[in-house]
Amino acid sequence: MSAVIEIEGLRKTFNSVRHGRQVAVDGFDLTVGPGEVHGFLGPNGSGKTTTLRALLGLVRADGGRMSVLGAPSPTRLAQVAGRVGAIVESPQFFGNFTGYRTLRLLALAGGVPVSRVDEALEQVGLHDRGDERVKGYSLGMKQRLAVASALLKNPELLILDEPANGLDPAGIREMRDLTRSLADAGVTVLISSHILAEIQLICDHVTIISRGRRVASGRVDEVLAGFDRHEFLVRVAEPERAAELLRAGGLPVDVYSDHLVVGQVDDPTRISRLLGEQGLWVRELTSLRPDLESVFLELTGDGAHPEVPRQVDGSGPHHRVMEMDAGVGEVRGDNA
Ligand SMILES: Nc1ncnc2c1ncn2[C@@H]1O[C@H](COP(=O)(O)OP(=O)(O)OP(=O)(O)O)[C@@H](O)[C@H]1O
Repeated sequence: MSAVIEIEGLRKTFNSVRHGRQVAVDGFDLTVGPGEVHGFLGPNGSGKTTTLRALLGLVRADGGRMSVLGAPSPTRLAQVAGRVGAIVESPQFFGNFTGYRTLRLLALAGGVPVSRVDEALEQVGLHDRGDERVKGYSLGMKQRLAVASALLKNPELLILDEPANGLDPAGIREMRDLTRSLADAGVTVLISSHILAEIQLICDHVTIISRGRRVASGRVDEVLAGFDRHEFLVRVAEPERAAELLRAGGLPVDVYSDHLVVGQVDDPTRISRLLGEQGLWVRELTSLRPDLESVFLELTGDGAHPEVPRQVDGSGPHHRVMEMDAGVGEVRGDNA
């Protein structure tokens, strides 16, 4: 099945008197397949919002090709706009309007049946609060109202830019449950965020951007597997002696003040056997599986080389060649 979103080689540079030339997006690629809940991760200023704005025709790209639901963007975006819901720039609501009245107005303006308003409020869990004024809503409720506004047209694709921004843990959880229920209903979701744990909980696919370039993409479990060094944390009496025994057994060992980290462990019983045979009893043996945070920091942190982003999806065992549709849109233009 063809991709829901395809971006190839997107470039965008801003020129401003104050900050000079800012390369926001530098040959960025992104593919989102149907039904995916796709996390779009990157540190502050890495180009996420610029990418989404360019994709939705809110800023003109300098180069690259993009398509949404098979329609070249931005040239043919209007053809599919009714099937796409997006919250990229925080919507401002009238505080004196109720949630219901806000959505009713948007439905009327967008040519959507007003009957959708109740359904959208229900979908985001605001049905009981729809007759309250928006100014009394919490930030989380306002975010959910924003999602409801994007859901009015029953979109096949929902694009959310930093939906958890500024929310407290309860609000984040509500957004997570909402995103999951939308995904269960078959909506393809693209969520940009720098909250890694959140993305790991919600998303099945992820693309990581650093300095305007893609540095990793694929299924979350595959991306993580690419960084798994099969390391185990070991706590044991006589760590120095234990390290010697493990090294003699062919395992690389790093010694820390109160534990060892042993690499290349395919079977952890090898550790307990090597040590137990010499009368050293293991107190703790914990797998150090990478999480999205450690992968993210490795790819985008200070240690990552600024000039040569590591293209994980193009260099590891999960190399995937991006196939482009003939219908992908080409954009060329000056700075917006
Ligand atoms: N309108 C603009 N004018 C000038 N520079 C801009 C403009 N918009 C973005 N930039 C610059 O482009 C770069 C990428 O910004 P962008 O907002 O896309 O990043 P981001 O990943 O969304 O960051 P954040 O997570 O902080 O929202 C930054 O250096 C930013 O300062």
